[in-house]
Amino acid sequence: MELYVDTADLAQIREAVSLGILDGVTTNPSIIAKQKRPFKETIGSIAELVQAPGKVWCEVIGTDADTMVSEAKEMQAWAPRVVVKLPMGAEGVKAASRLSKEGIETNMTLVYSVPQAIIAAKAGAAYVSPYLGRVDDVGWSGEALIGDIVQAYKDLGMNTKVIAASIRGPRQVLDMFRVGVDAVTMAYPVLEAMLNHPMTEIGLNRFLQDWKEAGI
Ligand SMILES: O=P(O)(O)OC[C@H]1O[C@](O)(CO)[C@@H](O)[C@@H]1O
Repeated sequence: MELYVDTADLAQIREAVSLGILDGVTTNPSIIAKQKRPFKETIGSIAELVQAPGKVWCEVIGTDADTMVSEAKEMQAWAPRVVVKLPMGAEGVKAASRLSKEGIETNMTLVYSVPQAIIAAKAGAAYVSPYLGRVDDVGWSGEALIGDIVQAYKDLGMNTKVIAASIRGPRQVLDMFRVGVDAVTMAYPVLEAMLNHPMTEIGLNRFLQDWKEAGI
């Protein structure tokens, strides 16, 4: 089970990495844009914080396959263990096919259907990212979609890993493991919410209080 934090905020990444449970950091153009720093520099700073064998996910901006392939190769040189994210669609699929033949690991993102997930796997994508929260936002079931993708890969013997993206809360993380995803990525507050429970806090406070009162 792989667990990623979905942010380019260095303070959050530092904190998440210090837990020692992280498999890497995922980003997308919206997340990078929030940092208001050059793309390459931001990825370099993230990569410095992510310990081996952790991955750094970096999405192309180009809209045609040739540009995507050259961006992907450039990004690979920015830092070690960069996984290139490509948008679903004909151009992204062409780029994934070419890159996977050259042994470059890719993640097909913006996946919203089982047929798209099958095409991505056929193109040799190492991962697909279906968007749980955004599917739920428009009144469909993200959980059903992702469960169907996992099942289709099993039925067809496809090795592409499913990383559930756009996760909004800890409960959804559990739903995702129940349907059998390989990986989840979540914003830092969701990771924090997974760590905490009010009963843990109450219990710890009581232990400390009892210890203090005993005066031993
Ligand atoms: O719906 P949200 O919370 O913006 O999440 C979008 C998701 O898209 C991704 O780009 C998919 O990999 C992740 O970075 C993120 O989990």
